[in-house]
Amino acid sequence: MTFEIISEAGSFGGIQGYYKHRSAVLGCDMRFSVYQPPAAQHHDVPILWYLSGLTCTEDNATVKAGFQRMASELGLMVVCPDTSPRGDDVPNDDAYDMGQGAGFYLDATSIPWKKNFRMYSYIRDELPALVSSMFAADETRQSITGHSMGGHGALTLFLKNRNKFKSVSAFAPIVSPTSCPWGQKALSKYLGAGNKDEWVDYDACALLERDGAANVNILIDQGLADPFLQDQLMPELFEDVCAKVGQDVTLRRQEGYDHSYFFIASFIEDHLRHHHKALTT
Ligand SMILES: N[C@@H](CCC(=O)N[C@@H](CSC=O)C(=O)NCC(=O)O)C(=O)O
Repeated sequence: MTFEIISEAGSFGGIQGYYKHRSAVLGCDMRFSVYQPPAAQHHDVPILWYLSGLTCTEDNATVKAGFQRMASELGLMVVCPDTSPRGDDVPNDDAYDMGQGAGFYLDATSIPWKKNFRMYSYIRDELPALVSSMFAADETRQSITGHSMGGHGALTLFLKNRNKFKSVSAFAPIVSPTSCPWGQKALSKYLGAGNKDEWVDYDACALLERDGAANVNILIDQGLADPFLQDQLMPELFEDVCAKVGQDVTLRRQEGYDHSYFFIASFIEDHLRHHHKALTT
């Protein structure tokens, strides 16, 4: 496995780096960022995956979430992947919520998307293998978080890979893509409008209902001033399914916070502590 260093900079005693590699799964060059805490100079450290939302790249959370200070203190490696395959040879769409920048963390089955749009397999298999081979990362201790579309990615990847990830959290996640306009558009194009049986495989509420509760506490923060709250995010749907199946969830409704990285930066410390606890006990 080969990769290229784009840049590396000291941060809170560790290293904040940007990297590039050729993805066999996605069929294009991909960029990602990795924060290596100081502890990684001495031993393998646990990994926290951060999945970003619509329109984002690996850069948004890296520069705006403010996770480096606490990741340094707790000894967590934080990896931020891009949100979709990219490039001139990769299909795209003029809309911000489809195509490049909007991979929805699924494996597409429809033409023209299915050749490249395989973010589920990329995040679950290819990128972890690369990161473990490149850095002092403990592959046996991984957790996952994300924002909005990335919160959907974190919840669904966790629920389908309960032995791979020790914990999950999310900021303003899309909890039920089958029930909201962003998700319905993406699922109908990536998986096919007539293939609704496949849609449930990428819907956190449906997965929880189908597979039952996971043996962890799920932490979710949701801003009450979020413009997407009522039409796209609908955390009450997740809360209802959690109650139905007995899933332990901490859903915090935060007064005065919107959908931006100001919201994420305000609560990122709590999420890092949530994952650190699960990764070290
Ligand atoms: N129309 C807007 C919508 C894009 C947006 O709000 N993106 C969010 C994620 S939304 C759900 O996945 C985001 O994280 N934006 C990047 C940022 O740095 O804030 C638009 O096109 O901007």
